[in-house]
Amino acid sequence: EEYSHIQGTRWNKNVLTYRYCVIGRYTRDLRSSIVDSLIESAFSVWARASGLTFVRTHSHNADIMVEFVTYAHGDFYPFDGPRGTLAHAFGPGIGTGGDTHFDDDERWTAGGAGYNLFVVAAHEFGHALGLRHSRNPESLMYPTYKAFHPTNLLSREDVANIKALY
Ligand SMILES: CNC(=O)[C@@H](NC(=O)[C@H](CC(C)C)CN(O)C=O)C(C)(C)C
Ligand SMILES: [Ca+2]
Ligand SMILES: [Zn+2]
Ligand SMILES: [Zn+2]
Repeated sequence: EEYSHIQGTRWNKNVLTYRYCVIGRYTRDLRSSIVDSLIESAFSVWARASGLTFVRTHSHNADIMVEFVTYAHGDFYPFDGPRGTLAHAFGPGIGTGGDTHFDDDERWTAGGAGYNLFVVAAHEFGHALGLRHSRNPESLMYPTYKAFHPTNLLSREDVANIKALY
């Protein structure tokens, strides 16, 4: 399974809205203001490379709904408890398109022990924008979590792929 439940291939607009925590709540691992800044940073990685704009909204029909959930949570891809699958995202499209779910049975961190929320969110938002996995271990879209990345999270391949799409 690609963990990027592809719907459309790309968004046909360049301002995308996102909203947090409609189903689940914030993770208890981090203060909500830290979660906000990590998610913002993950969006800004793609905004810089693509020219897309991401706007947080509280309206009901945000393009990208961001949730921290566990096990079965209303889609066909239940999470699996600690470790294993960390998160998943739906490709561009209406409804669940773009929606991004984090397994809240993981320990989410801003840099300490556990899984780095900024890095995982950036990977997931790549899917939410229409990117598939890469076989290049240098790529952010590599299917296995890596704790350490060079300062610029996106590989040349990631930048080329998002520019080809938008
Ligand atoms: C530590 N566990 C892993 O490395 C697992 N990989 C993931 O959970 C992917 C997310 C990482 C790359 C942030 C799932 N994915 O592709 C979502 O879009 C397994 C490789 C075990 C599946
Ligand atoms: Ca898990
Ligand atoms: Zn889900
Ligand atoms: Zn993935």
